Amino acid sequence: MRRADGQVLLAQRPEGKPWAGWWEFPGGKIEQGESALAALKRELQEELGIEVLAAYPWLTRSFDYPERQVNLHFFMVRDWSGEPQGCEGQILSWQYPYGLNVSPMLPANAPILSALCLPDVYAITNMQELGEAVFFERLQTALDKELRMIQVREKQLSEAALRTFASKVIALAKPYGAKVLLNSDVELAQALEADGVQINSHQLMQMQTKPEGMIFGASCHNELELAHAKQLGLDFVLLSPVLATQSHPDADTLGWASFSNYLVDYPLPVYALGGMQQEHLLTAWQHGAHGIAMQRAAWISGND
Ligand SMILES: Nc1nc2c([nH]c(=O)n2[C@@H]2O[C@H](COP(=O)(O)OP(=O)(O)OP(=O)(O)O)[C@@H](O)[C@H]2O)c(=O)[nH]1
Repeated sequence: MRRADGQVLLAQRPEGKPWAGWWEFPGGKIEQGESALAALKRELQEELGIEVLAAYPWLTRSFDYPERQVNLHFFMVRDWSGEPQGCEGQILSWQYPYGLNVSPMLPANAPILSALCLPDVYAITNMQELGEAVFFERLQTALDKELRMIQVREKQLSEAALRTFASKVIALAKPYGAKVLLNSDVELAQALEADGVQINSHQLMQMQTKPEGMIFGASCHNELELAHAKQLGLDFVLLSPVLATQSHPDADTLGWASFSNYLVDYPLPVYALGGMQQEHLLTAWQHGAHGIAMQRAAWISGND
């Protein structure tokens, strides 16, 4: 369950259950013949006394505990009625995913917490179209309005100009705690102490292991690429183009139905990319996305 302020609800497993004392996301086992969503609704009613009003499929991960393998279907519950209570004697706590002050968390949940630290909206720079002065104005406005992840992608720039531009984006973003990822260039990202790198699908397919110490997101367009990103355990992927987009006018679009088919049982957070506007966020969630990524639409001001 996630509140609008970003806090998520955690529960401490009560005495008598395996892993008693460990913290988890409320939920429980799927019964025979039940869908994962129906099980979630039943469990949250039984454990917390709430009625789920809006839950979106999010990530599916399997994990090997010493005693058994579990297949965990995580949903993002964004609306409910009632105030959650520990109906089974469990202690509850609302927590910011990036600053937990309860522990220990169930071992399977570490990647889930990392995924929860990724914001809903991922903006890709568009200095090429806007010009530098307007772009930095818009970036400042967007940061003030809670933009928290930015990809620097300006393929027209020389190496030196890109370095200057990226440094400026990082300097502006840092005080807000906004993450900055550089498109394709691992070395430059390391040199500038960026938060991470957005690798293209070609780099993805060449990569054997995920480098440590930075966020790695990959751009994917098909099942093979998604499978490789999963195998590498990357932090997230962009799946595109979902809708028609000006930047790749000839590319075949996926459409929402096949976008969501690709994400069935997928373990990594996925941003929908291609023709996205702010108002597509809900549709993206409904189709299994973590969030949306936008280039042009991320920088629209009231005057456009
Ligand atoms: N609810 C929940 N279970 C999790 C999480 N992470 C995780 O590894 N699990 C594992 O998923 C399984 C969930 O089963 P459960 O014991 O909570 O199921 P339940 O509420 O139906 O309890 P029961 O044992 O009384 O039938 C456990 O093996 C648990 O360790 C999590 O965040 N939330």
